Amino acid sequence: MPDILIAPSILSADFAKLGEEVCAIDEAGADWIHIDVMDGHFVPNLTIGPAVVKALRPHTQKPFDVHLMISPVDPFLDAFAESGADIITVHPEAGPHLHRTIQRVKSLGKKAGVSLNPATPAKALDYVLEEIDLVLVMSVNPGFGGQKFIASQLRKIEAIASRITKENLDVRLEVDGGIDPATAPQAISAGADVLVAGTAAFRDGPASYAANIEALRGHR
Ligand SMILES: O=C(CO)[C@@H](O)[C@H](O)COP(=O)(O)O
Ligand SMILES: [Fe+2]
Repeated sequence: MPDILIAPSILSADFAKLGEEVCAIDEAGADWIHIDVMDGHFVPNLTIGPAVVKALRPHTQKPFDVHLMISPVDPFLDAFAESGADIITVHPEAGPHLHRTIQRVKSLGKKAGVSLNPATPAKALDYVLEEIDLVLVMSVNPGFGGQKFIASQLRKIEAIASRITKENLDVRLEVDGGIDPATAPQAISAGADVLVAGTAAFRDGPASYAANIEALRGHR
């Protein structure tokens, strides 16, 4: 089984101190930094653009796991690649040609991810799973932190994990939304190997970040 990676979502960080927050969560043991990009159109919230990603880049060497919740997504791939993203994840509904979008991300030298909304079936990965580096299963409807974990997504994680194993693919399986020390073990048992956590990672301020991350790994 691969190591479990923890990807804190800076959506739950203090936006007035974003650089310091990224340093603090890095030092606390984050494996990746998850950056939620929202456009007020694909999802009902507005967050971060490429200028902010670029400004944060010097604050850590950890991979930037950029979750694009924007539509159309294609016009912004180059800007996020140039801003310092390492992994660029898109939703199948965010453009007309998912395979072309993935090819573009890879041609920019970045790892490509595909994210499935709670109502999007695993079948949406047909014909692209072997092309990508990451599947992101949304365990809440995208748009906001602090929502309740949708347990039906565990079945989807199981189905995708068994497909990855059966096809012997080098694909990470990430879960995002409502992950805390109670839901993390369920997601891991189902086959997730990257856990995104906003609320649970950033709770109680910087002095608690290391313990928060260890609790997600199941070490507390
Ligand atoms: O993509 C999203 C929300 O759309 C997530 O990455 C959230 O930021 C996770 O927040 P918590 O549910 O962990 O508070
Ligand atoms: Fe996310």
